[in-house]
Amino acid sequence: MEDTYDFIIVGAGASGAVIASRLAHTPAAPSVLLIEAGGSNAHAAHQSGADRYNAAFAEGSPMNWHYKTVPQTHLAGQKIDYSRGKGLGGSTAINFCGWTVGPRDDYDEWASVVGDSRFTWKNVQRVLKRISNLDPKIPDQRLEDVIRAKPEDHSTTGNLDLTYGEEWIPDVGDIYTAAEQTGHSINRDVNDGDSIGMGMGSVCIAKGIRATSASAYLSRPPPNLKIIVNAPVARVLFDKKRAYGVQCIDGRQFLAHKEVVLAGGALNTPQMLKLSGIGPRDELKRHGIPLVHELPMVGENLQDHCFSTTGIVLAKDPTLPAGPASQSPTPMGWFKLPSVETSSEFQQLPARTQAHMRKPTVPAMEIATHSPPSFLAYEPTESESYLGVICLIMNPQSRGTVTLQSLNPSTAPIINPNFLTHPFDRRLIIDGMREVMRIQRAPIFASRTLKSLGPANESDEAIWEHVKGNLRSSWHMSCTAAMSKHEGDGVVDNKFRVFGVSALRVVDLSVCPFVMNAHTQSTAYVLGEIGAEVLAEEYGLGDVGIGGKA
Ligand SMILES: Cc1cc2nc3c(=O)[nH]c(=O)nc-3n(C[C@H](O)[C@H](O)[C@H](O)COP(=O)(O)OP(=O)(O)OC[C@H]3O[C@@H](n4cnc5c(N)ncnc54)[C@H](O)[C@@H]3O)c2cc1C
Repeated sequence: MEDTYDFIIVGAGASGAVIASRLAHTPAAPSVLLIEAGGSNAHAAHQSGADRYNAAFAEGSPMNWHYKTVPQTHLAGQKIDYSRGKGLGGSTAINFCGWTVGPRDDYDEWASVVGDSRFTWKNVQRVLKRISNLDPKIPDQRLEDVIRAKPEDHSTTGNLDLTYGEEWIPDVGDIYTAAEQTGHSINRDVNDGDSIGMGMGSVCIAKGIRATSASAYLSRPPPNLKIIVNAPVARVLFDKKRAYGVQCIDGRQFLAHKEVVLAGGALNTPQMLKLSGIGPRDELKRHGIPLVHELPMVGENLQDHCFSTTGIVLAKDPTLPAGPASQSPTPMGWFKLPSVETSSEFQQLPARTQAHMRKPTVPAMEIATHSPPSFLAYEPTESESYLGVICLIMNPQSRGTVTLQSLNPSTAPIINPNFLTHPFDRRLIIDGMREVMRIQRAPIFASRTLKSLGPANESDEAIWEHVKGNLRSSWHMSCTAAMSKHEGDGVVDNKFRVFGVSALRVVDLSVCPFVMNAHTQSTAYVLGEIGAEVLAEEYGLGDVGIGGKA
């Protein structure tokens, strides 16, 4: 029958595009349907310069689900932007193209939590080599001692083009001097499994073109991979507890002989699971959804990296040329914060969490520099330059939720990240912002600083006053269908199988047991690759990753 496939993958984002392509390219060549709610995003690849910051947010853009959180009442009632990419490439078609890999200790902890060596850093490093194609050249030779990726830790044969950009902001080196002047180490390669120190991630932009999961994995699909766009899935179809297909909002049904794989991302996947009858009993009952299997953790455990901003206004150096401010990758640093580890808020965390945070590669905070002045509602004059720095908290302990607003699959879910509701997170952002302010006072900036923007002073109270009205999401939402050993505290097992039903998996950032301490797209690609290996092994499809390069 025409509309029956071996595998159906729902969602063509970072994870979905990868798993669909890898399965279709296996020697067994199963029939694969990749079904995407949004359009083909044919023009997304060209949005690499300033566009890469703007495309996502244009009102009514068909590339964005335009989600917002519920008002965060404890944060001056802010409704925080919770954008998600829509269309081929998913959020990789609208994200900021930053490529960071995360700490090796995070992956080893994940492997230990779920009892599976597939998630160890050693295995993830192998998989990353299949994903990435890194050109390690840097455009500013003056910084060769600061940024230098080691070839042995990277690959030049993977699908996704990565570079360090073509042009850098002229004064980009100052932040490395400031970091050293304030006692931080320089990390030449933050993507080798140890990100601690001041460094720079690469970007998925090559020759001015954005690389998305669609451009890297779907540009030349084999005949056994069918891609359907503009087809939002409403629910999974079940025969008792076995998934046998999906139904779109327009009523079309597509059937799967083998498996249905949800890859709708950390907001839409829990929504789809609930609309399909898998989730907390009471919530489903409230909406009149027949229960297929009770799983209380669907839509719970939402984790994300929030950030606040501080800035300094500097006297412009007239000798510097104008820079390509929004094309360049931005410096990033991951730091440990000794003040946090001795705080009472840290001491009250579970022993395992404390032990994890003490591991050598696990940071407490991240900074990313050269954020736009609009983050502090400032417009520099002709004679001023501006250095904005964002402070992201790592290992967040606040937990949010994704719940149903309505039975209608076209209605956005209710999203509440509960940012900074945990006392540890408040300690972290206050101490982190204080550290950023200290870096901004480094001698290299001090003589040129005209004024400081952000918190009025460095007291806890002043920093909190600023943060609670100036908080954003870095769109790293994860963990809403978490992987675990036991059904009681998760949604999928280590093979991505949804507990309690058969022939249904989730392969996207929903399954992270905790949000990785890095920008998240690399983890989503890794999950697509590992998910494909798991299915290929179970169904005897042969090797994954040969011949799949788009
Ligand atoms: C504005 C923004 C900036 C970001 N910047 C960075 C960055 O610089 N670096 C970084 O590492 N990460 C960044 N991220 C995060 C990163 O892009 C995501 O973590 C990653 O793409 C998540 O992958 P995913 O596969 O889980 O979900 P997604 O990539 O979001 O893919 C989900 C896909 O499923 C589709 N879908 C959803 N529901 C349905 C349905 N019912 N039927 C059919 N299809 C459906 C969606 O349309 C989408 O295509 C950013 C994200 C955003 C939004």
